[in-house]
Amino acid sequence: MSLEKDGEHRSKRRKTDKKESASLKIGGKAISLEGYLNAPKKPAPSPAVPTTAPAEAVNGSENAHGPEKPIKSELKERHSKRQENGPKGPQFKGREDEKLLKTRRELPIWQHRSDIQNALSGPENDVLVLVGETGSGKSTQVPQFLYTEPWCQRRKVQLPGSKDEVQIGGTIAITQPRRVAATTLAHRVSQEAGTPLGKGRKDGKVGYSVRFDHNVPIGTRIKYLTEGMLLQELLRDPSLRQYSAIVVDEIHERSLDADLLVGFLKQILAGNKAGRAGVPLKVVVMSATADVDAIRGFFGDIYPEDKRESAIQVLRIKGRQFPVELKHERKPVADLQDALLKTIFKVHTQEPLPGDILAFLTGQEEIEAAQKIIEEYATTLASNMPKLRAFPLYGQLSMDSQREAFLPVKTPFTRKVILATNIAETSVTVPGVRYVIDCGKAKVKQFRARLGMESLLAKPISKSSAVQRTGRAGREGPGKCFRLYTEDAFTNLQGSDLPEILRSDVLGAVLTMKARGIQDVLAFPLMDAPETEAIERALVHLHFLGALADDGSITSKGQTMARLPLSAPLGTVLLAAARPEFDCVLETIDIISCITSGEDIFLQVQSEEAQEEIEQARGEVQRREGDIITYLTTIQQYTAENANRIEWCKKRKINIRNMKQALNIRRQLRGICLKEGLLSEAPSQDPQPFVPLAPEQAEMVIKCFLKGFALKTAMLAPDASYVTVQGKHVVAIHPASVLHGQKKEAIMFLEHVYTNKNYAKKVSAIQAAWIAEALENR
Ligand SMILES: Nc1ncnc2c1ncn2[C@@H]1O[C@H](COP(=O)(O)OP(=O)(O)OP(=O)(O)O)[C@@H](O)[C@H]1O
Repeated sequence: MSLEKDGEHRSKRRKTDKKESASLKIGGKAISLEGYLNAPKKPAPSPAVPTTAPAEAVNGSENAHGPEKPIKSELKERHSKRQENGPKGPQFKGREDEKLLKTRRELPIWQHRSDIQNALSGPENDVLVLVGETGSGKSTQVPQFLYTEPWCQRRKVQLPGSKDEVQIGGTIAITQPRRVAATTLAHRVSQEAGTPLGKGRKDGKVGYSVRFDHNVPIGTRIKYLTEGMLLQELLRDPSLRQYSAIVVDEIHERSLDADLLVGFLKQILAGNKAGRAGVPLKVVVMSATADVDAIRGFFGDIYPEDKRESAIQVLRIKGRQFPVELKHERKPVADLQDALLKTIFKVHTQEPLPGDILAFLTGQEEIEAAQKIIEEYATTLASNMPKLRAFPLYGQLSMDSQREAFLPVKTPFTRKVILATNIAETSVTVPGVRYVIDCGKAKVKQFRARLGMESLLAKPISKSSAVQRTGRAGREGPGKCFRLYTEDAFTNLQGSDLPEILRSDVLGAVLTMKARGIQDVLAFPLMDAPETEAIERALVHLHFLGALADDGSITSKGQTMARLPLSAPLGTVLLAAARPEFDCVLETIDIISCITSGEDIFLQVQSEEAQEEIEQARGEVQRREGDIITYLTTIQQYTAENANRIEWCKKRKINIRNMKQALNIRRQLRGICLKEGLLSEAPSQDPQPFVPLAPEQAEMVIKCFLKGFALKTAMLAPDASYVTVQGKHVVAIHPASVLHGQKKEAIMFLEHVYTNKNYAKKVSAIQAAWIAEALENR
């Protein structure tokens, strides 16, 4: 088979790395790629409506607002609304509103309000690339400038051939690479817009939607979401009908989801907008450190040359609100962690209050170690010195714990130090922060497609990241940024990071494309295309999981998997669990809830003594079958516990926040399974009595997980090491696993990561025969 023939629009670059024939050997099976790469193209779905359908603004609809009112009259209106609500609070609230409006007006972007509005006002203006310094006000202000524009009002249009009227537009989506940015921005902007989120209110102008957490009040005009959530919405609504504009924020991060998203947006812009009854969709792409030429080039080829300039507008906004003084090291530092702690203590003893510290470290381990030392140091401070409190902030932390880092400390005369990974690098404002300390490194995930393994190693950050980190200071007042590297080292940093799509597993990305009707995934418009081999492997893997048919088209199972907020292998497991031979949907949901709730629910202890003590306390939840049955037992015992769940967790050193989050996820997954027909009836309410899982049931649950993870297995070799079935690599069972140090005939693992060693995590004991069984009866 010649791969050259695949796709009519294949780029020249891709053509150069084609092979003459392709078949891959996985788990002893050779799978031909013939079907995948020459997938017969389905005829394009016929347009639902003609492109010329009239699209009028609906007068008096709840979302049709007139042009923005002058500030004074807006304030007056808010005051009088509050007066109606009773005597308590309005005065104070009024002052708060005034303060917020004053802050908004002082932002550099405020002066460019009409430039931004004008750049998108014409029918031919499709795309705005907005580059503005960190803290200039892009994420918070741009959607507020735009939602009152005439083109941004909701319209009612009648679809031809149907009596139904559909609503198009009215809302602006603004995407963020991370949940913490989406939720904190939504809270801030909802306050600025005068309709603060929470406090039981049902209506409001601003909302957010992130995985397993949504708050979208009635009448929402501005919706902050993660890129992944908007991709999910694209599955249900390929034309993004509820939106008038999509703002892709922090494009410089080039996350995999953002790259997919701009690809889909490009397709919508290039298409005939039939699904939107001809109503245009505007796209704004923003960052402080964006590569304007690359973005312009990416969208540019869908317009004739003479229209390109008006179709794609570029605005650069100079200036930041407050200055940030930069301080570099004179010489390279020998011990980063040590230098970081010394700088924290120096800032604390030398810089005045108020002024919190945001320190960037490489990962969870480093953060936990630093937190301990800071807590010890804090106890030694003289009584006339301000107190010091440390808060961690990393991706695996539960949402509640993440939020804590953003709240003011309750104790007076206290400085807060937030110990963060690069999740706090872009978009976020941590209130109170004046000082940033940047260690200059970050742990980067890199997927080795050939090894089927992810590595997670600390590497120097890019210039773009360094600029973003610096930009976390100077947001509420003048700030300082201490870089723990020399000025020369900064000059030598790479300009930007490698886009995620070029360094990660594209399995989920390929499933998203297929589910969205992209037959020829190699021809999908991407700013940077991954290697053909990485896509081929993803196609083979998806075929193996049953998400793709032999001809490469998506199966109904694949469609369901794409709708689930889970990775493709976990989605496969959940679908298998509903089959009569397994019949373990509730157990599977329980396990998935535990493993997706954030960091490990079992807290790690350092000393051997504490380890022994804990093992005794945890004895009743630990199972010899391995980690997933241990998770299941833990959540089942936790929900059966009716007296004091906090105490129950404390005794076993189990992370109570993550357990709460696990129950939240469990509730949502149960709801999704009911909707998808994977559960026939709603499960009984908690608490349910705890009944230990019989060994044969445990075996069934593990076999069910093998349906998604048969390729993540390893056999015990004669030299007592474990060798993976796919790729034949030696792996060690991670020390956090209940099976650490044990010899089993074979193991299945849900994660495979290279840090200082090649580790299998979330491990279960299996029999070799089960692997063959799972591979054969798919
Ligand atoms: N949660 C918050 N609490 C207090 N002030 C905030 C908050 N969020 C934003 N601000 C204020 O609004 C300013 C503008 O923030 P915004 O996120 O809009 O800037 P930005 O240009 O998008 O920055 P970046 O490129 O760093 O994301 C901040 O500098 C800060 O003064």
